[in-house]
Amino acid sequence: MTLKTTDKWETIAKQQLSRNAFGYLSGGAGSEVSLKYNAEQFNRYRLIPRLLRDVSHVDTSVELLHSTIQAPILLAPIGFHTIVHECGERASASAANTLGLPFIQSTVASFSIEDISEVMTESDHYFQLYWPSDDDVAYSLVRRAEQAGVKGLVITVDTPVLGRREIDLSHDYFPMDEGAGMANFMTDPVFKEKYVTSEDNQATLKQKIQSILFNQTLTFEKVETLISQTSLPVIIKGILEPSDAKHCKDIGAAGVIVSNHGARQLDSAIEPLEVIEEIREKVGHDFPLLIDGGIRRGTDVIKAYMLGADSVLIGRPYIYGLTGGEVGVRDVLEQLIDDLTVNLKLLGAASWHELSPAQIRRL
Ligand SMILES: Cc1cc2nc3c(=O)[nH]c(=O)nc-3n(C[C@H](O)[C@H](O)[C@H](O)COP(=O)(O)O)c2cc1C
Ligand SMILES: O=C(O)C(=O)c1ccccc1
Repeated sequence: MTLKTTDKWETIAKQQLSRNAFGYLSGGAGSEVSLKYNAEQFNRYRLIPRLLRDVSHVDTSVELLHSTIQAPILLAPIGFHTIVHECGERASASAANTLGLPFIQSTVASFSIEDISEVMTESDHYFQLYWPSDDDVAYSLVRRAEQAGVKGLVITVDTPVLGRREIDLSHDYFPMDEGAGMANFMTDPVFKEKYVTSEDNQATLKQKIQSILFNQTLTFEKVETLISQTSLPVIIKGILEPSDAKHCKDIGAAGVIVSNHGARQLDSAIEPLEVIEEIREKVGHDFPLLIDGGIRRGTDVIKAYMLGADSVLIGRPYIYGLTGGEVGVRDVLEQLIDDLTVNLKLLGAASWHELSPAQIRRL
């Protein structure tokens, strides 16, 4: 049986991974109503082609924070890649690097910031920060990201606590139980100094990381202070409300990612595509706005762009591809870029600025 690429890798992942690992990757929070509608939100819109234009050469590239990226697609931060493939983030980052797309490394990656920066020789490497409840550790991670030469920080702010994913609760599963996702802590001089003793074993180390991983006291003021103290541009991830987005801009953020965390945090959180136009209106035209959640095809990228996003992030599609290692991730990305290219041609646009707002309609 031949399957469409997006479904193909999900099917392979479901067959090959443990029930626990696949449940963790695919699951959403609570009722999973947002998970369902993240995928469906794009179907509310239709596209209108404009024809008889020369589309023999399509340029899919865009500028993001003064870098040219080959398509407006970033690999979203996803923790714990080694539960999918032993090469983990190294494989995913390498696929992104080859195709000229940015890779956003999670705080809970299974390889360190320094390891992944070695892989990202051609494309941009971003570091996603879960600001730990210990500021010393937070700032240590930021300093390491600066020294490793990352392009920017992505601070995820929709996770004061982990959402209730009932599938993981029913499996009593947390990926760190498999030893995944600890690398950035185990290589951190401040974490080691403050938390690690010679009596520690895997279980106590995991507990110590988990005890500081999330931070329920994070505020705009604290993020503003960090922005003033780092040389890196800071993108804020997890915003769904226009005034929050404007507040991020006002404190000096370099951009915002409109996201409901792939429907894994607030149960019943609104679909990002529903709010992107309002947010764009609130922050104005020149402020970098990214979006994620449910992006599966080229036309999803196009619709997000036409409604006001500068670029998109993809999460589950590439992590399912990682079941096949670097080759699998590359397959997912190549198919998505091809789908995007073909559909831009069919819309009559040889580049992004040739798309007209009149070419999208909400039904
Ligand atoms: C398995 C998994 C792990 C994730 N881990 C993180 C993470 O460590 N940090 C973060 O900011 N977002 C994390 N996310 C959210 C993604 O960055 C992204 O917002 C989401 O996956 C986009 O939706 P999509 O999967 O429908 O493309 C995770 C998502 C998944 C599916
Ligand atoms: O699974 C997630 O969505 C996620 O972001 C996360 C991060 C750290 C620990 C557990 C889950």
